[in-house]
Amino acid sequence: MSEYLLEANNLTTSFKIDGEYYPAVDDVSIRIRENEVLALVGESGSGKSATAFSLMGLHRHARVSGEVLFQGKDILKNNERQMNRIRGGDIAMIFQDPMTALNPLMKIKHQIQETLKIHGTVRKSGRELYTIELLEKVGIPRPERVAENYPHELSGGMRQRVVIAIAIANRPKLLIADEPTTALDVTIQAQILDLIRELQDDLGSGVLLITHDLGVVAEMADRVAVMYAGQIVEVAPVRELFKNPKHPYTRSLLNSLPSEEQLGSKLHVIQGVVPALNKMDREGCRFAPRIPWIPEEAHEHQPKLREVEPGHLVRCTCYQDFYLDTSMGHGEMEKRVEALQMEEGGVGR
Ligand SMILES: Nc1ncnc2c1ncn2[C@@H]1O[C@H](COP(=O)(O)OP(=O)(O)OP(=O)(O)O)[C@@H](O)[C@H]1O
Repeated sequence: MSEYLLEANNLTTSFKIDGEYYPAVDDVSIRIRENEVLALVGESGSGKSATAFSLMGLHRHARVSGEVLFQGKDILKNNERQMNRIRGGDIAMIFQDPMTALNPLMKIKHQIQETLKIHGTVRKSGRELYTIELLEKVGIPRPERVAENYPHELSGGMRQRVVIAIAIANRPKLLIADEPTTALDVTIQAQILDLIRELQDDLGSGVLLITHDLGVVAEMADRVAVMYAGQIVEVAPVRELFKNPKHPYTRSLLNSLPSEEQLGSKLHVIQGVVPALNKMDREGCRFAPRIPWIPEEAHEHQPKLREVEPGHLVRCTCYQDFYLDTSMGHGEMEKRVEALQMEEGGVGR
């Protein structure tokens, strides 16, 4: 038996655009242990959600290849009936917007009881009581009353608590949370994150946490996988990633967080965007166009993820370039780069 709860190997998901297939998830391999939180981070369009949906077998119109071993069994080979048994059962998902996850026409208690019925977790006679217990567990005050409510009668934070109650109802072994707090107020965000962490501890589940928010990563993750343009570019334990980021993309993401000295000054933003699937140059380092000051020879032709320190993997040799000296603090890299650009007569960024 594998030491991993989930092991995705060479997962590739391609979408059809103007009659051709383009990979949004490109040869992605990730592993999650029981009781571990793996954060998948990256900008909008980097392929995080497409990865999550592929793991759950939710891409009907895409071309998906590779394997997704869940408890040692390749679930990509499952038929729809088998997947329906796993979804909401052993693997549960929490989405960004609780309103889309809930049925607006059904009382909260019926939505919870429906998942209990589908997965046969609790007998009919015990479902009413278990529903109230679940609502209590996710911190909903006066659960008896809320059980009788419809989703629109609750606040955003309460709705997300209900979504979490549904997600944990069948004691999932793996929880996939796709930007679970993005739609919520900051104070509520922290409460929801605490709740997910608490429940995860309690259930011993593995968690795939998708976010673009490095603050959330710092608070929640055990390990981090950084995704850019459909590929994983760096993987490391969370402390190591924050202390010793290697890939220029990871460094740019971290540079976009304010440090204490930068408070009140302008924040660094990464110039450019993740290219569209059908406009992407798939040769060489995909981040190269956004760091034009790094000489071409610093990049690999076909960069592969390789382990540079135990548990720390990086794609492409461009991280070794002296411009990205890892002893430099946040912001220093930018100053150095700007100075270089001035010297060289200004390279367009
Ligand atoms: N069903 C689809 N058909 C065609 N292209 C798609 C489809 N779903 C996603 N894409 C494309 O795949 C790429 C990755 O999208 P994805 O939603 O996975 O990114 P993301 O990192 O989750 O971003 P966000 O944080 O904005 O959700 C994007 O270029 C997106 O336009």
